[in-house]
Amino acid sequence: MTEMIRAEKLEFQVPSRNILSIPELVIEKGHVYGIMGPNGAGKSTLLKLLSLLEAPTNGTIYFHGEKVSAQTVTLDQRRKIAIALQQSLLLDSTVFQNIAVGLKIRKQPRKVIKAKVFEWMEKFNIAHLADKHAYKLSGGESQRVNLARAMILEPELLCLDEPFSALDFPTKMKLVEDFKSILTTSGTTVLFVSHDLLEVKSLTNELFILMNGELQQHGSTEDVIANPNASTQSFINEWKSYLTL
Ligand SMILES: Nc1ncnc2c1ncn2[C@@H]1O[C@H](COP(=O)(O)OP(=O)(O)OP(=O)(O)O)[C@@H](O)[C@H]1O
Repeated sequence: MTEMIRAEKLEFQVPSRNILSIPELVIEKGHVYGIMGPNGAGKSTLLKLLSLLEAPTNGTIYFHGEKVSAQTVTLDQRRKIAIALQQSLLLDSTVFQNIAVGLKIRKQPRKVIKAKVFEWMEKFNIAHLADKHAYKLSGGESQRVNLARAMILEPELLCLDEPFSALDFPTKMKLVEDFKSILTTSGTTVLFVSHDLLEVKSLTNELFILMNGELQQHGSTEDVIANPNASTQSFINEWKSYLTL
């Protein structure tokens, strides 16, 4: 397996306390990683550090073996990482224009942009919405546009912070299933922060459990769910008590 990201002695502190402390963490190319843990565990902070949006207080991050930081990241490295958040933050424009914007910034030819936008709208089942104004979309449609807008840039790493949390259950699970099949063909490496073990189980093949800013367990998603350790069992078993997993 190819190592994409390596973080060593990663720490994030604020004046009054330690938010995150992770001795070592490796992200391998092509894997889909879930990041779960209780509220305030440090999941979003970890995602911001690994996506190079924010610099750690201490520690080093390597991207393809090269030392990187939020301050020194090059445009070329930045373009390999895409981020999608819970709020889709779409532009005041049509679905087509929202999905096209990243390629326009990269000065792709108009013909290429049109073909690629239609290709990605088809993949996310939103081609019929091409001319619809983004502000008139449902929550599920908005998240499809949000994900298509990120995926069209063909990032090596896609960082997702609870992108499905505002969706009703059937809408969410349909999008998770569609997105899963897209990821199977794209081979994109994904970091997926979530509060929902069911969507994590559906989408990811590796799982990190973070508690109080520390990584308490990492393994295949199936194995972590089946065999939580002493630190994670209360968190995982609470989920299991509500779901048949
Ligand atoms: N820049 C900051 N300054 C002060 N405190 C911060 C900062 N960033 C994060 N925190 C605190 O660090 C802790 C971890 O926050 P983070 O958002 O990473 O947790 P999380 O696991 O994503 O939480 P949630 O599940 O509630 O979204 C929280 O207590 C938060 O208030």
